[in-house]
Amino acid sequence: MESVIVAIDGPSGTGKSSTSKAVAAKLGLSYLDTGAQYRAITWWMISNGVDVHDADAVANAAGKPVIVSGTDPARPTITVDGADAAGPIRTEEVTSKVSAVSAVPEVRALITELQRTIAKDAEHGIVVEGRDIGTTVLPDADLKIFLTASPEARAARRSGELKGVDVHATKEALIKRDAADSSRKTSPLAKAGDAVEVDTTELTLDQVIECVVTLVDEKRTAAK
Ligand SMILES: Nc1ncnc2c1ncn2[C@@H]1O[C@H](COP(=O)(O)OP(=O)(O)O)[C@@H](O)[C@H]1O
Ligand SMILES: Nc1ccn([C@H]2C[C@H](O)[C@@H](COP(=O)(O)OP(=O)(O)O)O2)c(=O)n1
Repeated sequence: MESVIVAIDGPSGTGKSSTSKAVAAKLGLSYLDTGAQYRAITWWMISNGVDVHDADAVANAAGKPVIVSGTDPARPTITVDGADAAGPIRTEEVTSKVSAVSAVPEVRALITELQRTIAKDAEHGIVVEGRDIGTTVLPDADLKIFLTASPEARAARRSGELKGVDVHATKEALIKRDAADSSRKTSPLAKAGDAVEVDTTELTLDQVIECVVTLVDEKRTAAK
């Protein structure tokens, strides 16, 4: 297998970003954080006064921002209309509004197209992480992983990142966002039938990375 495409999906705080970046770096692959793209379009909507709960308004504006993702796992970047968006897309406001924007079918169609182009252009292959990569964006991926973890573990990891934030409030917000992402009509968060499920609750990050690297190696050996 010359180049390899790995899809990593799962709810928030299961370790998708950390695992995907490390696996891509170890194997010399590109890396794409699709959540960052949905956050970027959400940030643009907020900055341009579009009501994120007005699906028609969001759909009409969806084609306006130019979103560019840098796919080096050692230094992933994201810009919107040329401006660095890495900081502003992580605010509480964007986090609370991203599920509404990413549920709009026109938004998903545009971002999905962008993701497929990036994956196709990745010379040595790519690790793409998100919610619908194995089911919708790249259904022919060489390897599909679905990460899970208990809500308690996920909330503890997230509140560890956002210093001083209450674990209980973080857990409630995570559960609410997962429910919205899993119940939307257009390509909801879901495990693909042929994905390998890895429960990371009791695993260290290094163990999860090792597990995914081993699965990629097995696929490559089988394809020889
Ligand atoms: N297996 C793990 N054990 C402990 N902490 C982890 C594990 N995987 C990820 N983390 C930590 O949890 C936080 C959220 O991980 P992240 O990769 O951003 O998750 P996701 O992309 O699924 O939301 C990060 O601070 C990361 O270092
Ligand atoms: N492939 C994807 C990736 C993310 N999304 C949406 C749904 C998620 O709540 C948001 C943000 O995703 P992101 O991976 O940044 O979220 P967390 O790192 O888990 O906080 O984007 C999506 O609809 N489809």
